[in-house]
This record gives sequence, C-alpha cells and structure tokens, in this order.
Amino acid sequence: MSRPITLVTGNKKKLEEFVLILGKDFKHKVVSQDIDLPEYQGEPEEIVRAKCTLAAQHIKGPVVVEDTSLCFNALGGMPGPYVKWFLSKIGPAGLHKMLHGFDDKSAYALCVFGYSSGEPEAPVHVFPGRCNGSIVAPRGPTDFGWDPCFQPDGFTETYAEMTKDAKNSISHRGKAMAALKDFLTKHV
Ligand SMILES: O=c1nc[nH]c2c1ncn2[C@H]1C[C@H](O)[C@@H](COP(=O)(O)OP(=O)(O)OP(=O)(O)O)O1
Ligand SMILES: [Mg+2]
Repeated sequence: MSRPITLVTGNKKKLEEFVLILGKDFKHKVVSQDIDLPEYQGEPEEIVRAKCTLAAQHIKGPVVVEDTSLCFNALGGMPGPYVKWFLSKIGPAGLHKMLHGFDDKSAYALCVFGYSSGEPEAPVHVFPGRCNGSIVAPRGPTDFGWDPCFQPDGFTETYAEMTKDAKNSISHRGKAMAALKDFLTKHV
C-alpha cells in the first residue's frame, strides 16, 4: 500500500495506547489526525460504521476509527457508547455511584475499530474487543477516563492502577486491535 493508514481520533490517550499496541515494525505506516467526528447514537457497531464512513470522506484514503463503550449489566448495557457524557458530568466516582442501588456491579468495556480503504463505496470492516470486569470505587491515576473505576475480571487492580503494558495485554482495546492488526496484515 502506498498511502499510510490514518487513525482518526480526538483522544490523545487512545492514540497513545494505539501506538503502543501497534508496535514499531507494523507492516503499514500509520499516521493520526484529529477530526472532530460527531458522537453518533445507536449500537456500537453502527456508530463505528458511521464514524468510519465520515472519516473516509474526509481523508479520501485508508482510515481507522474506534469507539469505546462502558456497559453496566445491571443497567441493560447503559451507559454504553454514551459513557463520554456521563464521565464529563459525574466522573468515575459518579459512574460507581450509579450502581449503588444494585447488587450486580459487573460491567464490560467494549472497543470497536472500523477500517475502510477510503475507496468510493468501500465497505467498513469492524473489529470488536471486550473486557469483562466490575465497577468499583475509583482507585489509581485519573489521566484516562473511567480507568479508575473499572476492575477487569481476574485482577485486583483497576485499569488505572495497571501498567500500560498490563492493561494493553488484556484490555478491550488490546483485543480489538489484535483483530484489526491481523486483518491489515493479511488483507491490506
Ligand atoms: O480505555 C479507556 N479507559 C478509560 N476511558 C476510556 C477508554 N477508552 C475511551 N475512554 C473514554 C473516552 C470517552 O470519554 C469515552 C469513549 O467515547 P469515544 O467517543 O469512544 O472517545 P472520544 O470521543 O474521546 O474519542 P474519539 O475522537 O476517538 O471518538 O470513554
Ligand atoms: Mg468520540
């Protein structure tokens, strides 16, 4: 492929993890661009298809986007893709308080990547990754979203308390990226 792949995101912490997980010797050159894409509503895969289609119209070349949801099982999967608004209004402590009335504190983090070649009418390929866990009172550094209140199953630390490598090795984003990298290596 002649043109680099453009990761379109406005989130620097996502970009940091993307670059770390992608590694230095990935087959394709990847650059990033911050285009203010709308916060669509709908099912996570629909949101990523819409984001990727719009990003491809901007970039007019190979493009990757991702959208992340935090889903509380006691609330039927909410806040899901709307977690961004909840986070901005009530923070990780507020997300934890949302479950005060529920015995079920289980949740899952879901990351869905979308890839398009950017050709007219090109399909959007989607790559989900999920990490099961529970919502806890916030612990650890507060530099990345809801990391302080999400404790992945099988661990005693929250995402925020884990090293970057430890989080990336088991996270929703790590799993989704494994599928994306495999596709881009084999089919692009
Ligand atoms: O691993 C994560 N650990 C903690 N928090 C996270 C993570 N990944 C996304 N987040 C936050 C960012 C945003 O508040 C919401 C997802 O919203 P989402 O639209 O996917 O992210 P965004 O608008 O910041 O970036 P983008 O320009 O790629 O859409 O959850
Ligand atoms: Mg967004």
